[in-house]
Amino acid sequence: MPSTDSKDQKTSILAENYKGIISLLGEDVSREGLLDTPERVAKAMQFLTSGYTEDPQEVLRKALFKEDYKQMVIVKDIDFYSLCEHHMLPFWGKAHVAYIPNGYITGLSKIPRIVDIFSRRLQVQERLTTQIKDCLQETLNPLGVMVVIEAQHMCMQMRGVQKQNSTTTTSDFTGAFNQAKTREEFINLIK
Ligand SMILES: Nc1nc2c(ncn2[C@@H]2O[C@H](COP(=O)(O)OP(=O)(O)OP(=O)(O)O)[C@@H](O)[C@H]2O)c(=O)[nH]1
Ligand SMILES: [Zn+2]
Repeated sequence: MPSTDSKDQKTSILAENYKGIISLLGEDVSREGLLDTPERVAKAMQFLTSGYTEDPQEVLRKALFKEDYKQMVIVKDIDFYSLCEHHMLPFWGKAHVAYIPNGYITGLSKIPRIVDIFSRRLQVQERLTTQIKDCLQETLNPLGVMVVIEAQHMCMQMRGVQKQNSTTTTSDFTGAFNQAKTREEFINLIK
């Protein structure tokens, strides 16, 4: 099938490139332990960037339910793994997402699903935060959305500044969350 062919082709081109990279890094790519490594890395990296081929709005739209609930809905402690666009090293942590419905709710599992889609791209934490917020706002048209992300960046731990214990927190919001009291309610509930 053409789609399989092109996926296999992409994997083999990526693997060929990784072979060159591993060799340039000083390794013997013909030693036994490394024989399949270029292909494994090719597949792993395609998984870690699989968010480019998925449409997060479509995921939300598939599970929109008319409902009159007007209070805050919070899905907290959503684990995510992403890659920083500067070093292509992992950053990971937890996303907390809240929205206040305006006639429609979405399937709860769809919120972690859109976090995964935006995470599996080359990212900066700030943009990841804003993209999740925008996606919910544009698709659900709720009274407000707020997203808080707490993360650790491998590029600040394994290399560079080498700070093992620092975490970065980002947040973004719309609508009702412009009110400090609404933000406080959310922050208190995710503590
Ligand atoms: N704002 C932001 N910066 C990030 C994120 N991930 C990595 N960075 C930063 O991207 C910056 C890139 O800075 P450069 O000076 O070009 O790169 P560098 O020489 O490798 O910098 P150091 O990491 O300080 O060694 C670094 O300060 C990283 O900490 C992120 O999600 N958001
Ligand atoms: Zn980085």
